[in-house]
Amino acid sequence: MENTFIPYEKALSILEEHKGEFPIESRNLEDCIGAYLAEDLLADRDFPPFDRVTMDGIAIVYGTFENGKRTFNIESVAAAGTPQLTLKDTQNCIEVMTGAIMPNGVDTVIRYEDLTIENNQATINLDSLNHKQNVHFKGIDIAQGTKIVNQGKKLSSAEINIAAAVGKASLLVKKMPKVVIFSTGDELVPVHQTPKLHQIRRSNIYGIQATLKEWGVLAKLEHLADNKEEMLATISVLLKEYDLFIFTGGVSKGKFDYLPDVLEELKVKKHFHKIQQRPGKPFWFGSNTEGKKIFALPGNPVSSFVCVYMYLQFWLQKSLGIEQEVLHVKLKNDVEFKPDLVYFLEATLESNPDGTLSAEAIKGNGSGDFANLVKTDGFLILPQNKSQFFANEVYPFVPYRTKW
Ligand SMILES: Nc1nc2c(c(=O)[nH]1)N[C@H]1C(S)=C(S)[C@@H](COP(=O)(O)OP(=O)(O)OC[C@H]3O[C@@H](n4cnc5c(N)ncnc54)[C@H](O)[C@@H]3O)O[C@H]1N2
Ligand code: MOO
Ligand SMILES: [Mg+2]
Repeated sequence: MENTFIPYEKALSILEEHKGEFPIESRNLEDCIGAYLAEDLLADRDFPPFDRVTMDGIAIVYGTFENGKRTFNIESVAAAGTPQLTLKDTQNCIEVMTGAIMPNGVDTVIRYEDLTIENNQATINLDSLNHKQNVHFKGIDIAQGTKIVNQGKKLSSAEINIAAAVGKASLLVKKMPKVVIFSTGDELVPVHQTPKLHQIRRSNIYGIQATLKEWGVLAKLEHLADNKEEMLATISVLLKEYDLFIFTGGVSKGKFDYLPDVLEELKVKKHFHKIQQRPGKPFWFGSNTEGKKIFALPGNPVSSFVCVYMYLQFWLQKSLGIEQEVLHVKLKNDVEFKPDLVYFLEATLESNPDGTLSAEAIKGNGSGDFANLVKTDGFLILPQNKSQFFANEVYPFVPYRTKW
């Protein structure tokens, strides 16, 4: 299929058509933060599992206080982590500690701050009490057997907490693909090296690797010179080892932009090459019959960065069965963009006192100006069918940093 120069929405639908299938693995709970849950989490017992004392103090029968009793003999002490006690005489009290199981026969807890304790007697210094106060009742939060977390959820510390509480020392999670990120180009030198005048450091791949790490995907870095034979040899070996391939550079019209040809020679089927967008127009995407997916991103640093957030992120979300939640923000400044392309424009994200979010577009010096990314927080998606964008209009925004 020759679907050259396709619109943004078409690129997304092709990516969705070729979404990945991620297997399931078991992982120690300590290593699950950020992973995608592949099982439902059920309450193995009531939450809380027993009537739990929530204040250190004494527990009494409320009716005795209502009948005018203020001073109680202390019968026993209920500590957290000890089996349930029973009040023997309804005119007495039991000292109770936070986290202890409420003793049998009592119903109301009064904290130490509201008591005077002398000679093994507690006197309540209050005129009124609430019946059953300071008790967290069995099952009030969640009943045994309830589904607490649905599979598919990205695990935050809240879910890790719950998993631990229901006795899961390990969890079934989605195994993320094995990824390799290639820089391509004879001008690129390793980060530790001092470049000659005509050289630059291979920075793109570090940014992409870091982004993937934030998304729970580990990636290895490789470099390819602008040499067709070498590219063919290296990629054909690594095609056996990795699931997802990300290339930066070598996909445009230059004499040494061999990558599209190399990939097709290696039987990777092209699904699209070039999108009606700026930046990132020459983005190439394909896959082979073994299900290996190839994202060949344009080399310009802002272009590859944009494609990672606009397309690779989308593809990962679809592969994980997650619906993308799109942030909408108010444009802060007027923008003009005449080409008939979707425009991914760098912008800062700000919160307003009225509870809305705004984005100030900060146009850099083109897709080579990756220093501009340090000044901004994400990309506005300015649609293709317009050329004037006015302050206070609302547009989608894709953040690349967590601001707050
Ligand atoms: N005749 C045309 N020329 C170009 C077109 C076009 O349509 N017709 N498109 C331009 C656009 S848009 C882009 S984007 C670039 C994409 O080019 P390539 O994907 O072939 O990338 P390269 O040529 O290899 O490199 C472009 C640029 O980016 C720098 N680069 C590459 N990799 C890295 C890296 N890992 N770290 C930092 N910088 C990197 C590279 O040195 C180049 O300066 O093509 C335009 N040309
Ligand atoms: O897509 Mo290129 O990224 O416009 O420079
Ligand atoms: Mg090129």
